[in-house]
Amino acid sequence: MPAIQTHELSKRYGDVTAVDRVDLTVDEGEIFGFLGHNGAGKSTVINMLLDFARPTEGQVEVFGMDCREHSVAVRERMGVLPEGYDVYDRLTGRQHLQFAAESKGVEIEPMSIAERVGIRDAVDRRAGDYSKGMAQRLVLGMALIGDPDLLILDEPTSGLDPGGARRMREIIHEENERGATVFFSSHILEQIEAVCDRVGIMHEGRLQAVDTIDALRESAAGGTKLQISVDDPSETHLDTIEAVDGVDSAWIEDETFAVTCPSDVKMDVLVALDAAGVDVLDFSTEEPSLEDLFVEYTREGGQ
Ligand SMILES: Nc1ncnc2c1ncn2[C@@H]1O[C@H](COP(=O)(O)OP(=O)(O)OP(=O)(O)O)[C@@H](O)[C@H]1O
Repeated sequence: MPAIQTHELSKRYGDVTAVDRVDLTVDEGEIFGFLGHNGAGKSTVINMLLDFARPTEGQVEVFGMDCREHSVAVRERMGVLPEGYDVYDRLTGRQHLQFAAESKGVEIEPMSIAERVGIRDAVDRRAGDYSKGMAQRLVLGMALIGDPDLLILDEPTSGLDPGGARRMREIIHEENERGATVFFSSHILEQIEAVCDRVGIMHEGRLQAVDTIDALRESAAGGTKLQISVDDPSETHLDTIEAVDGVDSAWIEDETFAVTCPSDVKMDVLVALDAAGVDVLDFSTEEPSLEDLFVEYTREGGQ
């Protein structure tokens, strides 16, 4: 059973379509990255998962339960780090953790959670005096209480220093190894690439692409860029390259052939040049970065 499933999920605020007919499936046990520019609709999808916002159309289910009809049962299986969560200024970190444990009906050892998220020394200070990053760590600690089956993290690294962001990634892996499904949104590409099994790219309310990063690389137009050094690159041999099945484009650049094509077509290009009697002196390949993919999938009109 999927951990999260949406069907034709839409949310409109007046004239603004925040989420537009999104079909998304997140499998149990995966770490899923939800990527998109500011305003792409990520938080709105998350708010519908949490039943903070009501879908205008479509359905959203968590572990097979409708998020509206079974909101309490759904919340019991979730740990949530919402975007921009405000801590209670006058309560200490420890009191926050205890409060979260009580509302989940579980016993906890606050110190061990504080230690895990890196606020051990501050656990008895008022959360109102915490820095932004410390507050973020505290809210993460609250989300981990009760070993949730699904962790929803909305921009979890915002406000964290590099050490905090690294610890966040470690915790995501630890939780996933324990069996939790992790769904987290970010516009920080490196964060997503470092931890996710699959990513979904949101753009202007639409889910533009869902796949592993490797598969997105394969399917993005222009996939791999191949650079081939030959003695004398000629237009005739450019035609030879362009005639290879799967080649997107080819041109002459700095006395080399530059070719964009899916990864599995690279060898065919080299073989075709060889068959045409061209001496290949050297070649190199360049894979698109996650950033290139992101630009590709979120440019005007999308894919
Ligand atoms: N309560 C609301 N009322 C009106 N418009 C809203 C509301 N919530 C979101 N929107 C609009 O819906 C669109 C999607 O916003 P959303 O917060 O889901 O984006 P996001 O991808 O989470 O962005 P960010 O990365 O900035 O958090 C935006 O145009 C936003 O202005």
